[in-house]
Amino acid sequence: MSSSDTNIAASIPQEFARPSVVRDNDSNAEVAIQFEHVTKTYKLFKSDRARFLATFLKKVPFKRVNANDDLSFTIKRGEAVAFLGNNGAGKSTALKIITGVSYPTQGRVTVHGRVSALLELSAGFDPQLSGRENIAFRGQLWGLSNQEIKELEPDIIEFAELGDYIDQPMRTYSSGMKARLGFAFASSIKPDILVVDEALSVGDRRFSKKCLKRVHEIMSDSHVTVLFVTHSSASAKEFCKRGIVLEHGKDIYEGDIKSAIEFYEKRNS
Ligand SMILES: Nc1ncnc2c1ncn2[C@@H]1O[C@H](COP(=O)(O)OP(=O)(O)OP(=O)(O)O)[C@@H](O)[C@H]1O
Repeated sequence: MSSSDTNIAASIPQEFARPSVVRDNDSNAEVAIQFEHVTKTYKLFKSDRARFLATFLKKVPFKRVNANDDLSFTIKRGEAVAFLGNNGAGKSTALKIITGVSYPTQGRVTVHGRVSALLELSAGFDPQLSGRENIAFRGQLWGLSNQEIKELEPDIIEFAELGDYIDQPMRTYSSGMKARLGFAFASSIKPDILVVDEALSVGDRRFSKKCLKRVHEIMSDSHVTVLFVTHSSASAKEFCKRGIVLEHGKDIYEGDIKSAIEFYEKRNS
């Protein structure tokens, strides 16, 4: 164990030193998301070659970056919470852990309910399959029945506005078209937890506006738990009741949205 590992381990209770993620589809649980002493550490190597060598050799030097650092918070079912923080504060890292794209290095994460993420929308499609086939494939991965997929398909196709391309292999799609299908799917499946990065831009200006409108519709449903990452105080105030301010991977403030924004703006003035 390096000295920096020892420092992290010494600062958190021993029971959280081993990472664990608990995930289920319980949409009635009072708590939707809980982070307990979560640390996510990335290793920075001098080059890709050094990273590769490190898989065989122990002595290859690297630096550590704690993107989330002993981070703890609880989000209750139906809450709409904004994550505020400057570039590099650790917002996306926390969201990726919640969506299951990334894993904590230490600490415990609990997620109750099905998560849909409006992030990295073009990822995960099979380029050889058509848009329609990819909808079915993604629906199955999400645990939807064939009947549920059948019912959702027309809405997804209509929203994505892909015309005849819906039956063409996705390798023929532009990046905007892939993102449009990704957004249409992620926003149609009625999640328990919706994770939104407002900076997300999908397609052209007109389509982006249409997406934002749909996000706002979902966010106004009081049963959906929403995690919203934004640099805009106005949007945060409009849609969220509570704010969590992150800095250098740590939770430095939690409170009602008005006070969280005031804290964040003062910190940056
Ligand atoms: N895959 C990675 N490898 C190495 N470092 C990473 C990786 N992903 C994130 N980081 C680092 O972790 C820190 C937190 O990044 P993160 O993307 O979570 O910040 P953020 O608050 O979402 O920033 P932004 O507002 O710019 O999107 C940054 O220092 C970033 O450089």
